[in-house]
Amino acid sequence: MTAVSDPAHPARAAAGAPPLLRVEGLAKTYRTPAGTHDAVGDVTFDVHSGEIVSIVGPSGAGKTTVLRVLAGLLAPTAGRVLISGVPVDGPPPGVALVFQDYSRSLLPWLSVLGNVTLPLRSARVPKAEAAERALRALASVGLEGKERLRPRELSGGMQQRVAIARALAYQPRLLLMDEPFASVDAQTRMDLEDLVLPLREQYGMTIVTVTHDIDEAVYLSDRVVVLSAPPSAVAAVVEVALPAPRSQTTTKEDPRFGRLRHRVLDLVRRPGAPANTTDTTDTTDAANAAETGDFAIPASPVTERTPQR
Ligand SMILES: Nc1ncnc2c1ncn2[C@@H]1O[C@H](COP(=O)(O)OP(=O)(O)OP(=O)(O)O)[C@@H](O)[C@H]1O
Repeated sequence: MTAVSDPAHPARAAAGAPPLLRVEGLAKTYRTPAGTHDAVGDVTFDVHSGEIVSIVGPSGAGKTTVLRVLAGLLAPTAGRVLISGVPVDGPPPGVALVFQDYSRSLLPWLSVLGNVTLPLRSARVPKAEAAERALRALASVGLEGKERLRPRELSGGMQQRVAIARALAYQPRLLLMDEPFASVDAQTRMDLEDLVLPLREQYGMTIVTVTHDIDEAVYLSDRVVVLSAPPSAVAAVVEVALPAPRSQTTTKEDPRFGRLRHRVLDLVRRPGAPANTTDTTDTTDAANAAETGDFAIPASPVTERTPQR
């Protein structure tokens, strides 16, 4: 498998810049005929422009709920989401979403090209421009020549590429993905991971993705936000200072990858919810923390840029 372009962490170059995305004290209680359920308790984190951030956590921790609030599809019970300083109170401009279930998100009666251009046409993008943007997006996900096919004529991985192309054609500044590669086989999953890394640079995007796959979270991300059990809070934000370019072979054989994976897995499996504070201590280079493997499980949410002693 070839190495993938993954330029130096862009957010570091812009240190001190306000975050693109700010999630502040987010809470969500679902009310059903059976009663109420506190899914998300108090979630706070930032995402800087150009970052890839994964959200992981135990099943039911509210990962999808948080993503739906970010996308403006769901109102929080408390807290708020800001994108470029503007509160989200409905689907925000410049934000695209890719779901796990490509078979339900693509329209079977439309061609590949029709699926990719549809949202653009709905947004009144002129026909020629919509076609040009769609063709470019399809080319960037390796689907040149497939424009006239129907989704059912494509493999699962190719259908998910169409869904990704549809999001790219929208030219989002923020791409949200909910378990985007969960419905494909392991090899295709790796291919799709490697597809996404250079796209963030090519399209100048910031990416927030929800995944159950800890390897995938570490492999793709600049930082991993770990949610605790419900009602969830941020248990830790783990910095992933692995070298670029990332590669399915060399990155995953790197001992630092193994230690980060171990660390995130421990956090996800840790029982109980932590206190609702965030320590943003930033005293040591994250690469050193990963290199030494000298991590301690924090008693409270921690941005892990330094070994905890
Ligand atoms: N529309 C809804 N109405 C009522 N409860 C809901 C609704 N959506 C989600 N929930 C509940 O909220 C909790 C969090 O759900 P959510 O899907 O956000 O978690 P998750 O971390 O993404 O889960 P998983 O890892 O299993 O995919 C779950 O207990 C779920 O049953």
